[in-house]
Amino acid sequence: MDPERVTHTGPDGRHLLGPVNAAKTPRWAGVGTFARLPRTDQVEHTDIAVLGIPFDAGVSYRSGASFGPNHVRESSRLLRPFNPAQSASPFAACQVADAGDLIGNPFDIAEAIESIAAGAAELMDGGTKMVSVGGDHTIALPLLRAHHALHGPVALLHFDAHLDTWDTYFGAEYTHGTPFRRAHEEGLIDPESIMHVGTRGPLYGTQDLDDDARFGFGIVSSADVMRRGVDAVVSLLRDKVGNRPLYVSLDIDVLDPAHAPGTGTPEAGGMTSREVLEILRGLRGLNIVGCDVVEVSPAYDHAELTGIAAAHVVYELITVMALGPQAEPGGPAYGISRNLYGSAAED
Ligand SMILES: N=C(N)NCCCC(=O)O
Ligand SMILES: [Zn+2]
Ligand SMILES: [Zn+2]
Repeated sequence: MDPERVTHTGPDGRHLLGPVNAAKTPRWAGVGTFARLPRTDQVEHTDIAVLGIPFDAGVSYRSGASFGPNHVRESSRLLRPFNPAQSASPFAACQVADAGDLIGNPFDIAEAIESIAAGAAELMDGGTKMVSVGGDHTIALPLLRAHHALHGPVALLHFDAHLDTWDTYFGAEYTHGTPFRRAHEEGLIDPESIMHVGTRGPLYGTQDLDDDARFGFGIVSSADVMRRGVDAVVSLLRDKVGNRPLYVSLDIDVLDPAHAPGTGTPEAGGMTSREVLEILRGLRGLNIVGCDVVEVSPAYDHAELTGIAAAHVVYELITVMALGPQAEPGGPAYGISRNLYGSAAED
């Protein structure tokens, strides 16, 4: 049976189908979609799709990120439709829907990459933007290929404990530790506007950093975020990206394992979920053309900590995309002075 949904007339007069009404159907009921939104096949046109990509054959340590998309869906049942940090109702601004899962052959990484790129291209063909939920970080490469085909070389903000610009593992080129080196080699990303955020942890050697810098990446480490603060980091990232088409790739291990234990290659000393969410809010008004949130591995999660963090990350990304590049920067996300719920002092 189809439960009662929140509905809206969108800014352009279109009828928009929202989430299941939580005041009428309890949150735990019904088959899960992201934020209890409709499926793409229940709406006429989807502006922003949440797409699961349950593929984890590219991992170098713990596996299980194939179970990520449905875990994030389950952990998103409590999300509410109004985002006070941005004073925005993303599901009333445009049609957001769950596109289900895109499958990659778990026994053939090269074939999986091809089919993920093709599936993403097909979904975007009708003008839909995507927030993909992985899956391991291997999937960023085919997603970048699909976005490059539409936009040319994109700016990239890569939130991750890891550089993921390594070359090969066991001779394999396509793994979760190598997508951004391949993306650089293929000319998918704009070397003038690519940044890692939240980087930390041991490397194999100094060559890792030399290679990474040669590809054009800047680094804001997790310690930089702690020392310089969220607002300084946001303004640095905004300067770097400008008005270029921007792809955001967020590995949930950018969060400290205390905030996101359910992941495959955890590293101590990470960012808090508050820091990450605030930085994402600070991207308001940038031209985000696509995003992924990857590496949620539920077998290592506890009490849905990681799933909930990922669900909120997806929600903030959807909000910034729904507000679009015409949104005024410096909205409520900008710090304490114009704070949540519009209550704080001017000074
Ligand atoms: N993309 C993620 N999550 N991890 C990459 C780790 C690569 C390594 O094993 O050194
Ligand atoms: Zn990582
Ligand atoms: Zn990664």
